[in-house]
Amino acid sequence: MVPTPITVRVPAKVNLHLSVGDARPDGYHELVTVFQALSMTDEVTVLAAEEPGIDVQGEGADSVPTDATNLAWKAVRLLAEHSGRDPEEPGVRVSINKGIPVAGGMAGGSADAAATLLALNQLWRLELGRDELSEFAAKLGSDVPFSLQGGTALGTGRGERLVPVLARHTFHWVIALDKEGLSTPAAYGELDRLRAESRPNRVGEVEPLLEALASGDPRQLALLLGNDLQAAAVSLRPGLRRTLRAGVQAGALAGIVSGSGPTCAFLCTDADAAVRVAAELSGAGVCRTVRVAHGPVPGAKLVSEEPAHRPTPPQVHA
Ligand SMILES: C[C@](O)(CO)[C@H](O)COP(=O)(O)OP(=O)(O)OC[C@H]1O[C@@H](n2ccc(N)nc2=O)[C@H](O)[C@@H]1O
Ligand SMILES: Nc1ncnc2c1ncn2[C@@H]1O[C@H](COP(=O)(O)OP(=O)(O)OP(=O)(O)O)[C@@H](O)[C@H]1O
Repeated sequence: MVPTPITVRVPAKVNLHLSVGDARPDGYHELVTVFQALSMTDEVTVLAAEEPGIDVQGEGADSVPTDATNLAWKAVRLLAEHSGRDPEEPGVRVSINKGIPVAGGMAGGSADAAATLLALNQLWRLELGRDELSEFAAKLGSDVPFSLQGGTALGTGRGERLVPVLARHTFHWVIALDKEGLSTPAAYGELDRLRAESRPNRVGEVEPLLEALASGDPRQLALLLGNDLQAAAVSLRPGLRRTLRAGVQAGALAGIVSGSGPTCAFLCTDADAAVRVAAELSGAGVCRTVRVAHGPVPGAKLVSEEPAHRPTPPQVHA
């Protein structure tokens, strides 16, 4: 009997705090970061197929590779090798439906890799536990373990060592997507360059932000959002300064570049405020599209495990 296709839904992330240490000998930077999973998602379906391959639909699909460089395909090969299958002929197709901006600093590719690991674990009945899946995830990229785990988490090392964080509230965000993506290595490289020539401000300790998360007060959290890569993203894409200003002028509590950018995330007081900020920001003409999102949400999840009815989040297009 042919196994039924398996679909996994997987969230985007924003870094509420991203403290970047110096470059390590292996080229990575030591991080202290707080991730939050947001209600912007990709859906990944794996099915047994004679002709292996990958196809991508949805927003920004044209700029996503459909060859072996796709991070989801790297996940297929990794689990094929692990389970004694031929990584060149794994006998699966992967279909990705993108809702997470491509190259936006929201871990879109990482999300697809995490979703593929979870889906193949089910399709191939590998019975890998969450910890084992997380080890495979870390081999694929620094953000992949968090895409599996979701929620709110403190990340250290390259960002792959995770501890869940108590977040006593749903936070409401407005997400401003830029016209073009930014490369993650380029953002880290630009930060190294800026640090070699001057002393850009560094975000402080993470503890106050963890306390704000536990309190659940968005106003307190807004004061503590910080991202060391923001200076690098703004240096590579100076227009982001305008976007960040426009979000706060539109009524957000605070704005931040998400991860390596160029997406900007604005924290709002509540869901209604987020819709108002989104409408105003979309009229300001500073970004391609504006979306409303909330977090934390769960990590990668089999769609069959989810409740049947999910309300559609409001969307505002610039
Ligand atoms: C910017 C963040 O999204 C914040 O969560 C991540 O640090 C990036 O995570 P990612 O896209 O999964 O990154 P990886 O695929 O592991 O690494 C891509 C490249 O980013 C840089 N990189 C990434 C993580 C890290 N701690 N230090 C780095 O310098 C390296 O140049 C690396 O070659
Ligand atoms: N499944 C995928 N989805 C999106 N991009 C992918 C995927 N696989 C490979 N890529 C490539 O990776 C590049 C970065 O895309 P991605 O959306 O993961 O960036 P990002 O969100 O900035 O990543 P991160 O926040 O983890 O640093 C893209 O330009 C694309 O060429």
